[in-house]
Amino acid sequence: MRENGTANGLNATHDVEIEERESFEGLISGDCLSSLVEWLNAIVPDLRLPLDVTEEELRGCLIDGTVFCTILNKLHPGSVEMDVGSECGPVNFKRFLIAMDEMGLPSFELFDIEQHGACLLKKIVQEIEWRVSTQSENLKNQNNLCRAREEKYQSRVRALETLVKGTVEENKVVINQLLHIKIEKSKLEEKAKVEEQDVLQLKKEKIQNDIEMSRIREELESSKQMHERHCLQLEAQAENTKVVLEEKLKELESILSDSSKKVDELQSFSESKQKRWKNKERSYQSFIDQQYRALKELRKASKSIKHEALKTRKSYSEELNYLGIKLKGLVDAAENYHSVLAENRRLYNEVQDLKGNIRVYCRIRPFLPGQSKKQTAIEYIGENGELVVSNPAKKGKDTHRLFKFNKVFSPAATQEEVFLDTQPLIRSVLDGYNVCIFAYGQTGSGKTYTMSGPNGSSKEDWGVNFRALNDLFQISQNRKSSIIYEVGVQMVEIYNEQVRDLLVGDSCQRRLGIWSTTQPNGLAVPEASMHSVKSTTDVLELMNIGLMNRAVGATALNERSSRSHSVLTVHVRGMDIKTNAVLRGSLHLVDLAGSERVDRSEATGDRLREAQHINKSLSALGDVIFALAQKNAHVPYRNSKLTQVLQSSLGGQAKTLMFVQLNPDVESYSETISTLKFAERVSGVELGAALTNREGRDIRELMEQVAFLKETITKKDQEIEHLQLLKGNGNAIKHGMSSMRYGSFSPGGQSSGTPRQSQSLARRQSLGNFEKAAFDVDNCSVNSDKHSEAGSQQSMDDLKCHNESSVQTNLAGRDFGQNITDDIELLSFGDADAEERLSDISDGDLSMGDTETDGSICSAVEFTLFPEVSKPSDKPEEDEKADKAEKSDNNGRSIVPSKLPKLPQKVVQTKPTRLSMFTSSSKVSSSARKITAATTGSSSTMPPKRRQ
Ligand SMILES: Nc1ncnc2c1ncn2[C@@H]1O[C@H](COP(=O)(O)OP(=O)(O)OP(=O)(O)O)[C@@H](O)[C@H]1O
Repeated sequence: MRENGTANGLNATHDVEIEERESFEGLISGDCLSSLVEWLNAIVPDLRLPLDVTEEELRGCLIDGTVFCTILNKLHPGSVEMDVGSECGPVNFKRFLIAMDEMGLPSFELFDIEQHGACLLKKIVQEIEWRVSTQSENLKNQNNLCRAREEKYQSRVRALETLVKGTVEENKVVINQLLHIKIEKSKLEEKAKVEEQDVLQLKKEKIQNDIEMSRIREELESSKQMHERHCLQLEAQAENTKVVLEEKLKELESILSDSSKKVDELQSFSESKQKRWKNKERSYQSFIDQQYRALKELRKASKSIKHEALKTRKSYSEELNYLGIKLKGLVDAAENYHSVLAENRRLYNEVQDLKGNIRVYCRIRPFLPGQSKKQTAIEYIGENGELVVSNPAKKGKDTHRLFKFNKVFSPAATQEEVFLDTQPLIRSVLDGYNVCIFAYGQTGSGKTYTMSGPNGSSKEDWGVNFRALNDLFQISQNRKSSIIYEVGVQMVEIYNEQVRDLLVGDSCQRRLGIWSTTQPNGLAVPEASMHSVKSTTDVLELMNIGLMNRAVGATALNERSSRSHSVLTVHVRGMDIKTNAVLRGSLHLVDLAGSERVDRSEATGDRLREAQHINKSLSALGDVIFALAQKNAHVPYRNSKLTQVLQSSLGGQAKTLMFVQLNPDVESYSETISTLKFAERVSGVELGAALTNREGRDIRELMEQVAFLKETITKKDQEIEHLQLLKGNGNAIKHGMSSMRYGSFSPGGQSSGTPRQSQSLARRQSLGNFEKAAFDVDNCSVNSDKHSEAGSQQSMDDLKCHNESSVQTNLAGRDFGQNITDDIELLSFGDADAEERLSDISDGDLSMGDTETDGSICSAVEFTLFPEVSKPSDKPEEDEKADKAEKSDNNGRSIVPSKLPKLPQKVVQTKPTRLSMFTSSSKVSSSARKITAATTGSSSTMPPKRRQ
C-alpha cells in the first residue's frame, strides 16, 4: 500500500504541491519536534536551531541543500551525493518534513534506512527533478524528456520495490542493483548536468535568438514602414505623373489638331505654288528663247571684235618695236653711268678740296655725372663755328675770347651727329685719298670718347673709328660692281717716343722703326702688323685688342688717362674692274695723348717723363702744322715720332681733320685756351689740293715686265753658280761671272732693259721676302708715277754724276756697275741687322732734332728719305750751287745732301716692305756715310758699327 502510495505520491508531486504543504500540518508531534531539533543541532552544529522552536517556525526555516544532503546521509550514510545538495540550493525545512512524511516515517527514532531508503531516494530524486523542472519552465521539451526518463526510472524503482518486497537476499541484490542504479543515476545526473548546460546554452541561444528576432522584427517593422512610405510616395508620384501625362496628352491633341490644320494649309499653298511655277516655267522658256536669239547676235559681234583685236595687236607690235629702239638708247646711256659716276666722285672730291684740306671741329665735353655744380667756361657756341670762352677770373676785354673753326659741337651733340660731318672724308679714302683724323685736347676732354666711344659701347655710342670703318665697308659693298676693295688695318702706339704695335699680343715687343718718306699709301710703320679686314666685326675685334694693349696710366687729372698716342691706320686698295686702275687711300685715326701742362698733371718720375714726351710730340705736331701754315720749304716732321708717322697725312696730299676736345670746366680754362690757340693755328693751314693715288694700266704692265725680268735674272744667277761649282775654279770663275753679271747692268752693257730698269731689278732681286705683298706690289700713284718717273731719271743721273765724282775723289777704280754691286751687297744684310738699322734710321742719329737745317750727314739721309723737302727737279739752280759747293768746300755740310743720289722714287714706292725700306735706307746711309767720309773726313757723326 505504501508502495502504491509512494508511487502515486511521486506522480502527483508537482501537480499537488500546495495541497501537500497544507497536509503537512500536524505531522510532527511536540516530542518529536524537540527531539528532531536536538538531532538536527547535533548533526549540523551551524544550524543552531532553538529548542523551543515551533513547528511553524521550523517549517519556515530554510536549510542549505548540502546541509539537507548531510542530514540524509546521516540518516542513511551514502544515500545521497553531496553535489545534489549544492545543486538544489536552499531547501525549505518544510519540504524535508514533507519528504519524511511522504516516506511514511513516523519519527526519527523509528527511521530505518533499509526500510525507508528507497522511498527517501525517490523523494530526493523527485525533489531534484522538481527543482530542474521549476528552473527550466521554458524548456518544456526537455521536461518531457525528463518525464520520459522519470517514468523509466519509476518503472525501474517499481521493479526495485518489488524486489525490496522480496527476501532479504533479494533486498541485498536489490541493494546491489540500487547501487548500480545509483551509479547509473550519477551518470544520468552527469548527463542531466550536460543537458542542463545544453539547456543553459539553448537558453542563451534562445535569448540571443529572441534578441535577434526582436531586432529582425524591428527591422521588419521599420522596413515595412519604409516600404509603406515608399509606396505612398510612389502612389503620389504616379498620381502626379498621371496628371502631367494627361496634360501632355491634351497638349498633343491640340498640337495634332493644329498640325492637321497646317497640313491643310500647306496643301493648299503647294497647290497654288505649283500653279505659279508652271507660269514661271512658261515665262523662262520664252526668256531662254530670247537669250538664244541674243547669243546668235553676240557671236556675230565677237567675230567683228576679234577682227578688231587683230588689228590692235598689229599696231601694238609696231609700237613695241619703237619702244625697243628707245630702250636701246637708254641702255647706251646706262653704260655711260660708270663714267658719270666717276665724274661725280671727282666733282665731289673737288668740292671737298674747295672746303680746305685741314678741317678743325671743336667738341665740348658735357659735365660728367657729379660735376653738375661746376662752372662752365663756354660762353657761346655759334652755328657757323664760332666759340666764345670766358674767364671769370679776368676782367675787362680779356674776359671773353672768340675762336672760329669749321664747326663747333655742343656738349649735347651725339656721336652720330659728330660722325655725319666726318663722313665725307671717309668716302674720300675710297676714292684714293689719304685722310687723317685726330683728336687733340687735354686729358679727360673726351678724345677717346670721340674717336672710339666709351668702354664696351653699344652701336649708338660708337666713336669715329668704328663708324668710319663701318662706312668704308658699306660704301665698298655698294661699289663692288665697279671696284673691288681690299682693306688692311694697322694700329700702333707712340709711347715715350717709342712706336709699338698694338695688334701684337707680346707686351714686351720691340720698338718699331718709322719710314718717314712721303708715301702715297701712308705706310709709315712698315714693321707694324697689317691685318686684312672684311667686316666691321673684324675691325671691332682688332680695335678691342688694340685698346687693351694701349698703355694706360693714372694721373691726378684722369684715373684712366691714356698716356700715349694711338694711331689706327686703315689702308684701302681698290681695283677698277673695267680699267684695272688701282686706287689707293689711307686713313689715319689718331687718339692723341692728353695735352695738359706737366705741372698741372702733378706727375713725377715715370709719369713726368711720359708727360714730357707727350708735350714734346704735341709741340712737334704744332711746329709741323705751323710750318705748313707758313708754307715753309722745310717742314720739321722728324722732330717727333708722331709727326713722322703722320707725315703722309699732314703733307700736301692729304685731307686732315682735327677734333679739338674741350673740357667745359672753368678750372681747365688755361688748358682750354692753349688747346684753342693750337686749334686756331691748325685751322689756318692750307695744304693745297689733295691728290688721289691712282695707278694706270701701263704701270701695271711695266711692273709685270719687271717681275718677269727679275725672274730671268734669278735663273741666270742660278746657272752661273751651277757652272762655278762644276768647274771648281771658284774664285776666278766667280769673279769673271760676277763681272759678266754686273756688266749687264752697266749703261753700255748688253742689258735687256734700260739701266734704270736693271738697277731696279737688281734691287728687287735682293729684297727676298715681302711681308705685305698686297700693299707692296702696286705702290705707285698717277701723281707719283709722273713725279717718280722724272725723279727716277733724275736720280739715276744724279747717281751717275755722284759716281763720277766719287771716282774723281776717293772711290776711284769703281764704275757705275760696281757701285750698284756695292749697293746690292749692302742690301744683302740679314733680317735682324736690317731691323736694327731701320730702327737706327728713325731712332738714332738720324732723328736728331734740328738736323734739317744744320746740313750734317743726317741731313743727307733726310734728303733721301724726305725728297719733297728739297725738290731737286724744282730747284736745279740750287743743285748746281750745291754741286759746286761740294767740290769746293769740304766743310759745307748743308750742301752735301743736295749732291747725294736721290733714290729712284719708283723703286722706293713700289717696295715699301720692311726690308725694302730698310735696304733703300741702308744704301742711302751707306752712300751718305761714304760720301761724308770722303767730303768731311770726319767719322764722329757715325758710330763705328754703322760703317760696316
Ligand atoms: N661727349 C661726351 N659725352 C659723354 N661723356 C663723355 C663725352 N666725352 C667724354 N666723355 C666722358 O669723359 C670721360 C673722359 O673722356 P675720355 O677718356 O674720352 O677723355 P680723353 O681725352 O681721351 O682722356 P685721355 O687723354 O686720358 O685719354 C670719360 O668717362 C668719357 O666717357
